[in-house]
Amino acid sequence: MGKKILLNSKEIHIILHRLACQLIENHNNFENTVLIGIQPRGVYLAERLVSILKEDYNIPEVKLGQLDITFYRDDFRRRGEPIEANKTNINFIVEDKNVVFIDDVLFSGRSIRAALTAIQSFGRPIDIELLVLIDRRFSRHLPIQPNYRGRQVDVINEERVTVNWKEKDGKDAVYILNN
Ligand SMILES: O=P(O)(O)OC[C@H]1O[C@H](OP(=O)(O)OP(=O)(O)O)[C@H](O)[C@@H]1O
Ligand SMILES: O=c1cc[nH]c(=O)[nH]1
Repeated sequence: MGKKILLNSKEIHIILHRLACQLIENHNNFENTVLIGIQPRGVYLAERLVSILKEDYNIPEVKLGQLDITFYRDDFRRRGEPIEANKTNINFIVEDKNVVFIDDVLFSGRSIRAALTAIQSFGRPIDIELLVLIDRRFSRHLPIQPNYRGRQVDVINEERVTVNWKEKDGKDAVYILNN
């Protein structure tokens, strides 16, 4: 398997700070905003952003939830492997809130479509935005686009972009994997 590095930890650090600033530009003190990390790997990105907002920009109270989309996917019955669900943890209402979905990679858009369905159980937000670290260009199956993107990349269909986080994988890095 071929493995190429797309972003190293320094580049990720810079991008995360830029994304945090873009969120502040639109959401000020986050009084009416909630961030929702999409399980499993969007959660790491969401937690990183919250900690940057808190430690570097003095915004202590950012509401953060975690949304599992497993049973809302339109293809979950077709996947060969056993289904393993993650935890949804949203202990606030999203009614009349500005919601920001956060995920590591945007590819077909099907995960975000599932998230749009899943969040309906928690109320009716004013609006929903999408923040992703990696936006795979020309790969969408659905009319879904990010409001905030870390890096846009062109990779061929046979390749896969993988985001590694230091808390889980030992170091921050984004790779392109080729079978
Ligand atoms: O836009 P999409 O095509 O939905 O792909 C994006 C999703 O893929 C990855 O998750 P995961 O590996 O769990 O999903 P996958 O098996 O669909 O790649 C990634 O963390 C995103 O959530
Ligand atoms: O390249 C891709 C496509 C979907 N999901 C990922 O995590 N990476």
